[in-house]
Amino acid sequence: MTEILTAAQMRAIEHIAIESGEVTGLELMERAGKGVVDAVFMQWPELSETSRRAVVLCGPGNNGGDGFVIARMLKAHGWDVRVYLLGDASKLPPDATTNFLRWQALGDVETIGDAPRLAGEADLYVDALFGTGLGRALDGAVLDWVRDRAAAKDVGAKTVAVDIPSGLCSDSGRVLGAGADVVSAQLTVSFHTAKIGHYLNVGSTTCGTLVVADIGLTSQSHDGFVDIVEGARLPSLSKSDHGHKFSNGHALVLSGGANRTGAARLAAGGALRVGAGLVTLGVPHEARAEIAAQITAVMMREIDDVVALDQMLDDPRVSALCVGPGFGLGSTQADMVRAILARKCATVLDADALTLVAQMPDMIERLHERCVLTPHAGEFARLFPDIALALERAPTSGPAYSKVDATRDAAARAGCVVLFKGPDTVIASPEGQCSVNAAVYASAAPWLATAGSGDVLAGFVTGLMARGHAAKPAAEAGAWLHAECARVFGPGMIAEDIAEQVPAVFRAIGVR
Ligand SMILES: NC(=O)C1=CN([C@@H]2O[C@H](COP(=O)(O)OP(=O)(O)OC[C@H]3O[C@@H](n4cnc5c(N)ncnc54)[C@H](OP(=O)(O)O)[C@@H]3O)[C@@H](O)[C@H]2O)[C@@H](O)CC1
Ligand SMILES: [K+]
Repeated sequence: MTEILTAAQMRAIEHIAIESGEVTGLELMERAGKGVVDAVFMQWPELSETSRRAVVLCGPGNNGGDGFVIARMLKAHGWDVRVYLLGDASKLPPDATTNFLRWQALGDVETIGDAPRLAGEADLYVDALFGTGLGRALDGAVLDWVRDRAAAKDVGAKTVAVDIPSGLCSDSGRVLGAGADVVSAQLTVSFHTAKIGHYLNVGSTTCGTLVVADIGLTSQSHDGFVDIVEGARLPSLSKSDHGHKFSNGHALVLSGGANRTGAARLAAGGALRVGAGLVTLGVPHEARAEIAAQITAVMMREIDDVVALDQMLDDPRVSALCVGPGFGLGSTQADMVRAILARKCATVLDADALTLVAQMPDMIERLHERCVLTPHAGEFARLFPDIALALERAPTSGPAYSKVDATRDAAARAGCVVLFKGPDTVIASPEGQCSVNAAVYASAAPWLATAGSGDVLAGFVTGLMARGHAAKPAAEAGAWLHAECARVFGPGMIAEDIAEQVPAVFRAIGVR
């Protein structure tokens, strides 16, 4: 998996490289500027063909320093470049000062209030105002510029953001301040590795295309780093050539009563598709006929109460459970959730099971490390109201509290894996290990926003746990497969289609 970093982690990596004598800050800044110019010409080849007009906005820190490098390099390409500085040049940090002076030998530096902002005034706007050092909401002349640019609604002029669009918090992907004022870029060029904020919240809708430029820093993996889930790096999902159905696990999915069995059937289908050897739907008596008419490879067993459930769970071959989709919120259902948690087996709790846990204070203490909770934002707020509140409160200073922070805090409190759904799905273990399954940028899967989609995801994770995968890798693989199936199917997809795509997606990543 590829790591994505907070601002502090990025600064630490830079610091270690500079302290070791491997590279100087000035060299890194030069490489960063070159990375941006190269990416601009790659993204818009027409801009490299003739000389053009660029407006470069430089902030008071090293992001501004990158801006001066970019201005110099575009000028060397024969461009007409105008540079605008926010603040006092005498207060720039050392490397930015060096590049400010290098630029001054080539051209003027004007104040930000005078910066052009309309389409006809430049071919390329370079946002080098703030990067990983953004500490508060935009204000003053910068805010005016950002608002004027947004109001212009033009497509003629292109905007490239250096490292991250100004106004966006690089740790959380949230816009600082009560408003939504942030530079809207068509291209964002970050350095060494992407930052967490590129993927969370509005990060991906603000950045345009995201390019990561190599600036020659060596990776230094750390336990606390957040990973991006990638299909090519999932644990092996192939079946053994010598296995039989029981060696691939037996998943039990509990269904609700008559007329609300669809969700559990979707989950059961998902569990079977991802390779569980057997999948059984646990069904109340009243729903037997309805379910029997709808299933083939999925099996069925009548489970009306805790006694019948316990009998089923006495079979040691049942290797994972899914409870919640369409399950119901009555006292029998609550007793069954309690009985399941007492067994300490691999369990996915989704939908109604999450509501039951939220309603009963003793339940959260019964969760254990083999559980996966799969809340969407509403369910998350019911389970962890104080954490959700911290995440909703408009951030006034950076780095802001992020969905990564919230999911880690929730997993630590619950003592189990939490998969917090969304286009920016975050998965965290109680020990703080964390990854993001980002269905954004080229992996966007907007058709996942459809009824029953979450039930299929719960089934995927259950099926993978039934096969013996631990809670966190199962949650990660399930989330990735879910989004990838939807991406491959594309527009028009409904929940029933998701699991149907599993064979194609498996083939594409070499599963056999
Ligand atoms: N790390 C690396 O390896 C590399 C990093 N590189 C580059 O450095 C960038 C990070 O530089 P950075 O740390 O100087 O922070 P940056 O984003 O320029 O801003 C800090 C300044 O802004 C100010 N300020 C903050 N918010 C404000 C607001 N709302 N309104 C007004 N002012 C505000 C803040 O003031 P203060 O809060 O301290 O008063 C401070 O003066 C990084 O994004 C990348 O582009 C590359 O060169 C290559 C290698
Ligand atoms: K920027």
